[in-house]
Amino acid sequence: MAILVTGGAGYIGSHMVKELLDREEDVIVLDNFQQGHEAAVLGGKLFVGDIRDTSILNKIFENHAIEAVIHFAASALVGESMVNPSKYYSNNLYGTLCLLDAMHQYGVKKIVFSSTAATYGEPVKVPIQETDATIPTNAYGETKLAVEKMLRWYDTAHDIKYIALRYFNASGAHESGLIGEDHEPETHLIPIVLQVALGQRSKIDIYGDDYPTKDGTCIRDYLHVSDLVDAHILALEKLRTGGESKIYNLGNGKGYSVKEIIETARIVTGHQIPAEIKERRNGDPAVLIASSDKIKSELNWTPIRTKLEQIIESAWKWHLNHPMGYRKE
Ligand SMILES: NC(=O)c1ccc[n+]([C@@H]2O[C@H](COP(=O)([O-])OP(=O)(O)OC[C@H]3O[C@@H](n4cnc5c(N)ncnc54)[C@H](O)[C@@H]3O)[C@@H](O)[C@H]2O)c1
Ligand SMILES: O=c1ccn([C@@H]2O[C@H](COP(=O)(O)OP(=O)(O)O[C@H]3O[C@H](CO)[C@H](O)[C@H](O)[C@H]3O)[C@@H](O)[C@H]2O)c(=O)[nH]1
Repeated sequence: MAILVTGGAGYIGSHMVKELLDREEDVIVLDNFQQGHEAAVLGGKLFVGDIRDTSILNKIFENHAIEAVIHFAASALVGESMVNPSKYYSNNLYGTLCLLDAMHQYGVKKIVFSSTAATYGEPVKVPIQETDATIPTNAYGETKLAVEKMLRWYDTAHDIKYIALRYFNASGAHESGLIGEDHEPETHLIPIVLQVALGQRSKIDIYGDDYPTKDGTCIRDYLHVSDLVDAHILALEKLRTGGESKIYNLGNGKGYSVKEIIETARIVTGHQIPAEIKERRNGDPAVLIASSDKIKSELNWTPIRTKLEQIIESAWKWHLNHPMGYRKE
C-alpha cells in the first residue's frame, strides 16, 4: 500500500518523501507547484494537480491502494493570509475538506496533518502546551485550527484517525545537501539571512527591536526539518498500530532571538551579514516556544539535530550548493 503525500514537492514535504523512500515505502505525491519544485521530489509517483480537484483525487484513490495521507499542501504565508484570507480558506480549509471527503469515499482511515504554532496566537505562557488557549492572530492560523476541528468530526463520523502536528519554526536542510528550502517569495528568516551571506541581498531587515525580550527582537523555536520528519514517521506508525487521534506540538523547546539567528549565521558563514532595524511585522507574537513533552512521552520522539549552529550549517550547505534553489541558472 502507498502513502499519499500532499505538498510533497514543497520544503517539508520533500524531506518527508525522501525519508519515506529511504524506508522503502511506496510514495505518491500530489502537488500543484504553487510553491513546490519537481526537482525536490526524489522519487515515488508524482501527480501535478490540486487537492481541490476531485477528479485528480479520484484518479489517485481509484488507481492506488492508499494506506494513509500525510497532508502538507497548504498556503502558509502569515502576512499574505492577512490581506487575502480567501486564498487561505479556499486552499487550507476547502482543500482539506475535498481531501477528507475523498479519503472517506475510498475508505482511507489515517491522516497526519501539518498544523502550526499559529493556532495559538499570542501565547498565554511559554513554553506553550497543547492545552493552552488557541486564539489565532492571523487567518492562516485560523484556517489550520478550523481543519483540526474538522478532523475531529470526520473521526467521530467516519472513524478517520488523525495526528495533527503543530510545528513551530521548521528550519535547516537534508544532510545529503540534495534538498532544502526554496520559496518564492522567501519570507522566512534563516533562508533570507543566508541569501545575504550569498550576496543575493544587501542586508537583513529585523522586524522590530522593541519587543519585551532580552535583546528586543522576536524569539522563535527553530526545529530541524529532519527531526520534524522523524515525528511524522512516529505518528504514522502510531496510526498504523491503532493509535487514537491526537494533537501534538513540535519544537525544540528552546527559543532564539532574531539577533541570535543573525549572529550564529555570521559565525557559520564567515560573512558580516549587515542588518537593519525596521518596523514590526503585523501579527508577530514576541515569543513562541513549544513544550513538546506530550509527543516525547507518548510517541517517544527525540529531536537530535537541536544545536542552532548545526541547523544553520545544514541550511548553509544547501544554499551554497544551490544558490538559485531548484532553478537551473
Ligand atoms: N515551514 C514552517 O516553518 C511551517 C510551520 C508550521 C506549519 N507549516 C505547515 O507545513 C506545511 C508545509 O510547509 P512548507 O514550509 O513545506 O511549505 P511549502 O509551501 O514549501 O510546501 C507546501 C507545498 O504544498 C503545495 N500546495 C499548496 N497548495 C496546494 C494545493 N491546493 N494542491 C496541491 N499542492 C498544493 C505547494 O506547491 C508546496 O509544494 C504547510 O501545511 C504549512 O502550513 C510549516
Ligand atoms: O526578513 C525577516 C524575516 C523574519 N523576521 C523575523 O524572524 C522571525 C521568524 O520569522 P519567519 O517568517 O521565519 O517565521 P514565523 O515565525 O513568522 O513563521 C513560522 O511559524 C508560524 C507559526 O507561528 C507559521 O507556521 C509559519 O508558517 C512559519 O513559517 C519573526 O520574528 C520575524 O519577524 C525578520 O526579522 N526579518
